Amino acid sequence: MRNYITMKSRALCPCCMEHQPWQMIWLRSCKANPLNNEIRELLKLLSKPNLKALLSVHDTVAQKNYDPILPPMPDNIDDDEDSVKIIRLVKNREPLGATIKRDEHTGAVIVARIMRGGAADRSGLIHVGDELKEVNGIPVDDKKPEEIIQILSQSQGAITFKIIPSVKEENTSKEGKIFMKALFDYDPTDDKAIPCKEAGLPFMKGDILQIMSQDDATWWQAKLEGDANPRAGLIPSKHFQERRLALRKSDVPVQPLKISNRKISEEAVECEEVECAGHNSGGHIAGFRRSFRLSRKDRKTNKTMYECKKSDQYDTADVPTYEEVAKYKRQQNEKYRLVVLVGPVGVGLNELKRKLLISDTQHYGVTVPHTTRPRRNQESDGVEYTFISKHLFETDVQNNKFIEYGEYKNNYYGTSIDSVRSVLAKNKVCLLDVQPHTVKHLRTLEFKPFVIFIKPPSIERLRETRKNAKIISSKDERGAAKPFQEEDFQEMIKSAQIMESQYNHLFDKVIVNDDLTTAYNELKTTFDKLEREAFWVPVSWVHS
Ligand SMILES: Nc1ncnc2c1ncn2[C@@H]1O[C@H](COP(=O)(O)OP(=O)(O)OP(=O)(O)O)[C@@H](O)[C@H]1O
Repeated sequence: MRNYITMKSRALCPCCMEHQPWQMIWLRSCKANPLNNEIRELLKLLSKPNLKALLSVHDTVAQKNYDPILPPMPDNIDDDEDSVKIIRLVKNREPLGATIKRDEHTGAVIVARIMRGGAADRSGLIHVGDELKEVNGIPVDDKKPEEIIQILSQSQGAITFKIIPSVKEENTSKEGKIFMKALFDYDPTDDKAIPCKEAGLPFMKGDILQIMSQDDATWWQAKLEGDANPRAGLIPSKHFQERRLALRKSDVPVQPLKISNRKISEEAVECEEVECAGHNSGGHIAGFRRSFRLSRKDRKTNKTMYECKKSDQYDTADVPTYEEVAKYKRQQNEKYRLVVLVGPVGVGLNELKRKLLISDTQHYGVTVPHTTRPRRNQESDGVEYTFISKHLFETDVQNNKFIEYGEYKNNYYGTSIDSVRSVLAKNKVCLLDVQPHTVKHLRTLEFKPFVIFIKPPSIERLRETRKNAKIISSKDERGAAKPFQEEDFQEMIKSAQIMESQYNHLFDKVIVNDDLTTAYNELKTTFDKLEREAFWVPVSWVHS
């Protein structure tokens, strides 16, 4: 009985094994052996009329042939035309999901592309490279692709194709297993290079794309992750998109890549688809510091930021196209992911960090910065700052030990990579605020940073909410923080816009700091999720 059920579930189609004789054999074998309770129970169940009826229906269904009835083979087929295939597809409202083109050399009409998961693909009967000979009995050799599309659009119900199958084997081993995060917005209707706009897949920056086929070097096939529609759409390949983005600046028109295993590039038959388818309140927290973020005021006060050595690990910020990603969930025994906060000067990064820290000092931590300025009486080494000599600081800079560093009143200040490690080693969530261009250097397997962009609200809301607030990085003559001015708000908004346009592909989360409590709660919720749920991260952080 078990074998029978297993066999049936594997086959997934009714197979004729008439229940009557089978039941007889089984009953006979049961009688030969002593009956235990289970067998008795089963016998009782099998003799129930409803089960008998079910088995009888099964046998009736299994005896029928549900394959489509094909028209008889034409008599006048040449002997050398032995590889011809007649295919019948039933057309519903769904597009067939295939494109055709004319082969430049032979003049034959061939299937250029099969969209993964589309009707043609699911049928398993049509393949890339198949030569189309007839549609509904009408020869297509002398027809233009537009005329063929016309024939198809006028057909209702079943459509019969006569094709000569291609011999090419398709590589399907990695299909659907690759996921890419889109680092740009894409609208196929705006893309002059796409072979068929209707077959294109629009997407937004940040969307996760499931790559269904990379057979074509220029046009991949993809689906939006989690989308129930099985049919894939065309998207520019990473290489092609990088080339045209890189060349766009120089205004050189980019041709789609030539594909070596194809006789003709598809632009020759463009669009020939078969069917188109408040800081001041709290006490001092050890290690809490002013950030090194630059502003107008920094220039006034001689504060200078230096960019640390470029990392060669990751550079998609320069030509953002796609990044291969995989799902990652932190395991109990693993270190916490580094939390990187980014935002314009005065937006409230320190305030939010401070609130998080005082909410749970055991769980959250911040780095202790390095400085070359002399230690003051009330300060302790390793608490407010790690005090080091100018010579040692410069050596550490040379050795790439700083994430960021800057100069203020002839002294260096910097955040070392080791200071981040030391917070993480204490099994704490490390909160780090950096300039956005530094983020790419932190995107390593070791830190697996989760980047949160703190965004200012509208200027009207800034005026309202920051009426009594002071901008810490703007000091008066006596060194006290000054109230926000209109120009501070304007600069905050402008700087946020620049950050967002240049770096938003690196942001995992955007939080608008309008009402402080709301922003703080959103931050807390994000942290809770980070500890509980799986997130998309660069594939190299998962399969190292
Ligand atoms: N949502 C908010 N509503 C009202 N005031 C706020 C809000 N967020 C921050 N503030 C106040 O704005 C001021 C600047 O905040 P904070 O120092 O945290 O900004 P920052 O981004 O760290 O700036 P900087 O780069 O200058 O250090 C502080 O007085 C803070 O209390």
